Amino acid sequence: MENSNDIVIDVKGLRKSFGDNHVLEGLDLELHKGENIVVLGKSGTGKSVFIKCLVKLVEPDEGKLEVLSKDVQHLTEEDELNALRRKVGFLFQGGALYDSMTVEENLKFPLKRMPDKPSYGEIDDRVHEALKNVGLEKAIHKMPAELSGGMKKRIALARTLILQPDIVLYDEPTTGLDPATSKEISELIVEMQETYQTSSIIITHDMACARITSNRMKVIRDGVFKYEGSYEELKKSDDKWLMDFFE
Ligand SMILES: Nc1ncnc2c1ncn2[C@@H]1O[C@H](COP(=O)(O)OP(=O)(O)OP(=O)(O)O)[C@@H](O)[C@H]1O
Repeated sequence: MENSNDIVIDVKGLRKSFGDNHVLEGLDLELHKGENIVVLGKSGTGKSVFIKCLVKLVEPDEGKLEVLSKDVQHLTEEDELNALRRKVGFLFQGGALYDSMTVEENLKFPLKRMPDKPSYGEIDDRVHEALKNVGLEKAIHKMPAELSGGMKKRIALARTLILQPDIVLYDEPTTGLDPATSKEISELIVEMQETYQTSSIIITHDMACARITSNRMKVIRDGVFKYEGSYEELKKSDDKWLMDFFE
């Protein structure tokens, strides 16, 4: 995994302030192909801002930002940016589905918007395959309101993966779920990483999710990644500030 040709996200010295609020003060991160990195940090420390910079939903002030070998900050053409965004799936907090659409329509929606729109037959096949992968084939005709929180997350995950992204960015994928369902979703994230061969950055406060999903963890403190290591390595730390997360 430690091969520089395998780097799918390369961030160096990333800075972002909002007025006097200096949120990111020099973040460095290398994500390798097939790797899952969990980003941990207290509330309001810039985790969401960081992953939004990766797809230019937030404009960084400074730093190197390469995603799939593209220099994100200098992608000026709308087409190029859209092409990159199709390769980088984003599962937002809440993973909102369109309430007025069935599960099937929710899954077809991103496929129909692709520039090389697949044929109707292919769209149907991909929807069925995605639902099978998340274990919810029977929910195809249901409305989001008829689904439990865990089922909604599964469908939102299927909708992200249906475009076969190279990278998936997860913002709090288990928020609002009970511990058993959180564990299920965390395990599904790992399974999907294997099935779809994705690389991921996962923001979470849920330490069970971090333990299950991470190959490596990075912890934001004072605008930089201050700690890095596997879940087990960080858990052994005797740094009081870090220990709080594991209690
Ligand atoms: N568009 C914006 N304009 C101004 N300030 C912003 C904007 N987006 C984020 N911020 C500020 O940046 C800081 C970091 O926010 P961010 O949402 O990244 O935190 P976070 O670490 O993801 O927090 P949480 O764990 O609570 O979701 C906060 O102080 C927030 O108020």
